[in-house]
Amino acid sequence: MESFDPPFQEFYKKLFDNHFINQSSSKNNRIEAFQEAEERDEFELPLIDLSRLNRGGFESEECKREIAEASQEWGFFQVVNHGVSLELLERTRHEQVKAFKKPFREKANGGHRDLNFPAGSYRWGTPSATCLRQLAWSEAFHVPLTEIYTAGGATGLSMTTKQYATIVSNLAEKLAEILAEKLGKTSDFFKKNCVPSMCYIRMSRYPACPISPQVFGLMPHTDSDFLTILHQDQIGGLQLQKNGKWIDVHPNQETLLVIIGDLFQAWSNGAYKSLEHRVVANKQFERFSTAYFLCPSSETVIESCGETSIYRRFSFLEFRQQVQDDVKRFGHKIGLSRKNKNLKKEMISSSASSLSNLPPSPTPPNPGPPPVPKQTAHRLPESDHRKLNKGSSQLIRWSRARAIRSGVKLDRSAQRTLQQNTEVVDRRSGDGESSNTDYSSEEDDGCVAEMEEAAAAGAKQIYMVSDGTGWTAEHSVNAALGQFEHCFVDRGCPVNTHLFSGIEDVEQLMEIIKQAAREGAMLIYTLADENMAASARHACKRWGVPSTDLLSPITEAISLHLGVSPSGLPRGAPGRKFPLTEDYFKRIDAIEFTIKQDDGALPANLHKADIVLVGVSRTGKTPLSIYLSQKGFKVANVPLVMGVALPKTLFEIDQEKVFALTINPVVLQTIRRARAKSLGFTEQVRTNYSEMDHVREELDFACKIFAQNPTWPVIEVTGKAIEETAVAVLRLYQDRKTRCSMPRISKRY
Ligand SMILES: O=C(O)CCC(=O)C(=O)O
Ligand SMILES: [Fe+2]
Repeated sequence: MESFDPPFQEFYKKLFDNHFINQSSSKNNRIEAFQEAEERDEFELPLIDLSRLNRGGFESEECKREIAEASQEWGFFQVVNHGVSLELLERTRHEQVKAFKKPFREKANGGHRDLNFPAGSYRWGTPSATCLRQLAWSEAFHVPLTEIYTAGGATGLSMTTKQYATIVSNLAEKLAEILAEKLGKTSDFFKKNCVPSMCYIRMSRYPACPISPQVFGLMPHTDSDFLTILHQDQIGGLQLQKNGKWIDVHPNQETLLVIIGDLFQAWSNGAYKSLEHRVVANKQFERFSTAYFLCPSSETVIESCGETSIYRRFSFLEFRQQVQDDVKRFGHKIGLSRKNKNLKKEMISSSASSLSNLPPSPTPPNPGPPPVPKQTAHRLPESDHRKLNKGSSQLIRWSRARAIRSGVKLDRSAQRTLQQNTEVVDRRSGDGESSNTDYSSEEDDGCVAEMEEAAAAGAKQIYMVSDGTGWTAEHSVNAALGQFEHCFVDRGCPVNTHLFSGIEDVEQLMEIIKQAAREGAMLIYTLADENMAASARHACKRWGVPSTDLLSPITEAISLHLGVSPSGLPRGAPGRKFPLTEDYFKRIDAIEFTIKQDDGALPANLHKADIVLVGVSRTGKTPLSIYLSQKGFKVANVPLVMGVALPKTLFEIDQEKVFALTINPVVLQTIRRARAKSLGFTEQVRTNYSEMDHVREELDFACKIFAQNPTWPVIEVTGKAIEETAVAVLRLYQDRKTRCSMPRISKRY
């Protein structure tokens, strides 16, 4: 297939592969496409001339009546003389087309310079899609009114969008007031509750799609707002469902479309209809549309009027969360047809078409208010669950850990209960169709959903990818993160790191980068294989993932210096096995030796040690020994205890191997107190061990011994990490070995 912008087939390659494999063995898609063509009907939507509203009296009342009637009967109508001039409509469209013409990378990398769109306003495809039918073949800028109003720039997109948004937002409020008035409700409800930070404009582009209608421009959905005002270009493709049939909404450049959303349906107690609609992508031509969504603040309570309200009261926040949960759990929005007592006890199916068997609503479930945290419900199809590659299972493991770290509760039992409830409810709703809740791998599914929640918890994600152990990436990232401790968790900038090690094939790599794109993560990689590194580089660029290649620059520089090409083999690769194996066994020997020699054991063996550490209790001798042993050094440690003679062998061995450790008495006392408490020492022992006089006495004793042995360097461990003390020890060790005057740690390769 040719390449598209945005890169649908690359990013959703698996969905395409699965689809076309399945398609060759089934006729379903052709049949479906045929049925859709058959079922479509020609209707003329109500067309309402709004100029009559200004004329007052009978004409105005008549106009209001038509608006209410169309909302009841259709939930969808067209308006003319709406206040937006044809010239402004054309100008806005022209600027919008220009914005979408920007390279994908520029759009994906956050916002758009001309309009100062905030990062995250650009959306494309459907990250939660598990099959082609759930993939939206479209891209969009999703911008809250507040951003539009405050955007700088007096020309181009910024200016026209501001002008357009100002007029349609007034129009939306006015229409809502009329609809409220016709219900006998207070009409200032919208002025009070619909805030500019929640209302937003969504500019969409539907690229030509050669495999339409196998993939939708936008899946069937209802809008989750009060009402939507839409302007579509001349291409067509918008359809609405009426009486179980899909109807084409013919384009008309001069009209605006008004679409009643779920909130109005609930608020009007079912009087006004929130109709399902979708966009069928055109095979040859791209299509553009601009939608304005009238949304209330999160805490606004939607309460039906009337004596017997069909819906229980709920806040917009609750509704959005339920929609997001449903998309996550079922792959699609359930909306008002949900009867789940957990949230909407009485939300009944308001139309013949329950949404329970439909593909998901677009991303975000339309319309998700602008600041909705990115909650992409990425659910792998069953077949993919079975095929989870290393990268994917790591993703899941990490997501679990991350969810915990981010404070997201892993309440699987609750999830199960909710799922069961919903299933029962769906069956009772009597649509008789499967609700697509076939979770063959609920464990995994839950995890992926949690991962999204964790991402939404606001932490920044850093992915580390390696075709080896990942040690280098992990340590480099840790070192760099050390520079940002001042802004971490408690200071509003939490960071989660995730290591994917042993990533050896491109497919795994692509999966991870896609996930990084979905999560807005950055990628740091050490890929010895040049091709893998290049693939990572390209994919990150393509999908707007910020990335750093740790290994290539340094490998290239060394290669240039040595005049030799790198092998391209990751650590542990078969071609590198021999030298590694030797190194490995050396390390194992060292570790074994060090463990046996801990805490003064086997003094007869001291001569076999590379390094001997001497110090009082709790100066970190054991962890330092183990750390050094992992680097291949045989280490013995000897405790200094008052009244206990040091082993004779300590003074017989090469004295340049001995290193003394010392620590600040106050710090030592604190460590010892904690230690004594955790070990449950008696008061008497505790006092001896950790009281200041005793601590000082012991350190003086150590000092004297150190003074008597001036060859032993005394290393201060106070406030040092094990790694730092190790560096100090190794530097001296190596310098002594090589008699070098430059302080350095040398290793021969
Ligand atoms: O682009 C269109 O025609 C429809 C857009 C839409 O339904 C939506 O964004 O919710
Ligand atoms: Fe919509």
